[in-house]
Amino acid sequence: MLMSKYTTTAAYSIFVSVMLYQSVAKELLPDGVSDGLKRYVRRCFCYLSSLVTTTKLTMIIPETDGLVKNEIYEAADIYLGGKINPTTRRLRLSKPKTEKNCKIFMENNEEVPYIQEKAKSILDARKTVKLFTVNDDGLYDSYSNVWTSVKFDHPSTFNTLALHPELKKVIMNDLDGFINRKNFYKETGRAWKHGYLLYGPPGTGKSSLIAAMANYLNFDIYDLDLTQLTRNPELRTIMMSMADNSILVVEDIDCSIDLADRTPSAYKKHQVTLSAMLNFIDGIWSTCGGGRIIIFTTNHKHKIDPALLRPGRMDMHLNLSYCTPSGFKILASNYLKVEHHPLFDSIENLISNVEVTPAEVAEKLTKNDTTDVVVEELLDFLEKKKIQRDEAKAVKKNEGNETKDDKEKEEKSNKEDSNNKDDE
Ligand SMILES: Nc1ncnc2c1ncn2[C@@H]1O[C@H](COP(=O)(O)OP(=O)(O)OP(=O)(O)O)[C@@H](O)[C@H]1O
Repeated sequence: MLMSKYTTTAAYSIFVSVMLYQSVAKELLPDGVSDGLKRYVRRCFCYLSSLVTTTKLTMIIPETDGLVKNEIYEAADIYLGGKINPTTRRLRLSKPKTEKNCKIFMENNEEVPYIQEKAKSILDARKTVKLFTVNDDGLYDSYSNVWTSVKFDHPSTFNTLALHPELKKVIMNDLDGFINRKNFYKETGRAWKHGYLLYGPPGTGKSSLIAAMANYLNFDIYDLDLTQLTRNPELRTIMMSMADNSILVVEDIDCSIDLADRTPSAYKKHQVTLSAMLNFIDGIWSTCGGGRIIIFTTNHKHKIDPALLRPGRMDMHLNLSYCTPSGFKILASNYLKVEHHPLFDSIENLISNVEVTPAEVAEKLTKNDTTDVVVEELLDFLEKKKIQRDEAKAVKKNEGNETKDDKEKEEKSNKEDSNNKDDE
């Protein structure tokens, strides 16, 4: 049995060549057969045997099975990557009658499920979260080339997120529940997928939360910019070529797709439709084995197509909002490494009264290395914000009063007009 591994530019398959050995039973011929005939039959067996022993069977483990990824290929690639060297020569292929599937044994009786488990533990041990983006050229190439990745080094975790502790707990429990219910999804015939809609003003931590989720689950992120795509089939290719245990992120969904227009138009440059996206999520992903999470983000929830907000579509809607006093404490602890400061009370009081994003606070906290300087500058910044807010309120009130005055004047003049008419 011979094994070799061939690499091509786009993809490679692992070829396992198996030499089939066949022994010829010498004493199969019944008594009573003439010695001449016995000799002839034995000669035939010997001839056939010599043919068979030189026959090679090539077993190909393709990279994809039709349109979906072949798990055995991936597992074998990972596992054998560390095992196969020029001295590796033997694999054994067998399928006992009682078994449904055939088994591949390494020389020391290691079989496919073992390879898959081993591959998973090798991957887990060396896993670094990766960030994938669409490779424009790869869209028209093979499935393995659609995404291109870099190491994802975002430091955000649930500890560093300026979010209410209760909300963090809810999100983490939800993620755990999703991961632990693999069998439930299988038994109920549902796609093992989960959806989140994150909404809130810019700088409130939507991307940071996605990074925290990826780091928490050790899932890769697939960042999809829908404006890159022109046709629904591209979207299908993209979604099919994602790996299991991953997060698909579509940011600013209200800007990247013509959500109201669900039918592609021949005149439009971008013809990716929301209905196609939703169908692919429900359809294609139900044929995939692994846990898939999809996250949509928007700064304007009210602009989102109701189809996306329908119950059962996105499992959780999470509102990321302005900084709170407890959020500030987390940021101060992360950036300044301090829990207390004489100015913290004033800062927290102001934070409760003005709209300031965690991004703005974080930016102020990283401006200087000296805690006192940073804290004073933040306080100053918040006081200015409060003054601006009060001024804006006053202007609004005046505008409201003016409108009210104008209305009253108009009503008065209308009344006078009608009185005059009556007099006439
Ligand atoms: N809730 C938060 N907790 C911790 N850091 C935050 C939070 N929100 C914002 N930040 C800080 O502000 C930066 C920008 O925030 P982020 O990109 O997560 O906001 P966003 O809501 O995704 O913004 P946009 O809508 O503009 O994409 C982050 O890198 C982080 O440093």
